[in-house]
Amino acid sequence: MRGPFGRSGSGPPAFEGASESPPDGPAESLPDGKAGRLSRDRDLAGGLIAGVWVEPALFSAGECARLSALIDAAARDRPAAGGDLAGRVRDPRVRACETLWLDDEPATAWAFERLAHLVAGANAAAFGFDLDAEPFIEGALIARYPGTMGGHYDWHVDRARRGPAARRKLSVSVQLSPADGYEGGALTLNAEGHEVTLDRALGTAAVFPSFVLHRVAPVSLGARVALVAWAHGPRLR
Ligand SMILES: O=C(O)CCC(=O)C(=O)O
Ligand SMILES: [Fe+2]
Repeated sequence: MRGPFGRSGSGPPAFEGASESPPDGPAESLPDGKAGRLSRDRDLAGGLIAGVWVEPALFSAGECARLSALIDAAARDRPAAGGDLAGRVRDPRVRACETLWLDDEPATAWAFERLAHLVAGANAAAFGFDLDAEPFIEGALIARYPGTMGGHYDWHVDRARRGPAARRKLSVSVQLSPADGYEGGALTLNAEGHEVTLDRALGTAAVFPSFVLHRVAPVSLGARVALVAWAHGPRLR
């Protein structure tokens, strides 16, 4: 056990085939629209810890590497950091990181399907929110927090008063960096009046209501990469 978010016991892998590489093309769809790679009768392996659903090994090491390579490639191809690659966010006192927006398209559908499976399961088991049928209309965000820019994201909530973020109900964050690939960079959440820090293990995901306060501590060495997405729904129910 490594603190409150540590894994207890060694249960079965979170998902069928989680250690395999994702297919290169679009994931096969089942008639009900769920991902072909996910077994429909398989429960999630995670659980609720201090108001946060913690899912171990949502993605395999290979899948995490494949996702974090996307932001490395974007930085290489577009060093000027415009458009999708925001480079630095406006107020570096609040947030300093590189970002890459992902659309749900054939090349990334496998990741969105995994996120959807997680959100649906965690919501059914723990939150009971009304969610839209189409969960990730904003796409997903890869955030990279390099120690060289003091990468961090200060205390905040993900819901906004206006725009698409006003309909955010559940937030998801997945650890895409190996735990020993950076120093600092802890994702800390306060859902129930005290702070808890997410397990750093590669592929671990947190699902939490988008009104929950959370922050990413400054990275002092290396870089931390996370995949972030939001499931939407009608307000306050
Ligand atoms: O990096 C993370 O794990 C969380 C990022 C975050 O809180 C956000 O983008 O809203
Ligand atoms: Fe956030």
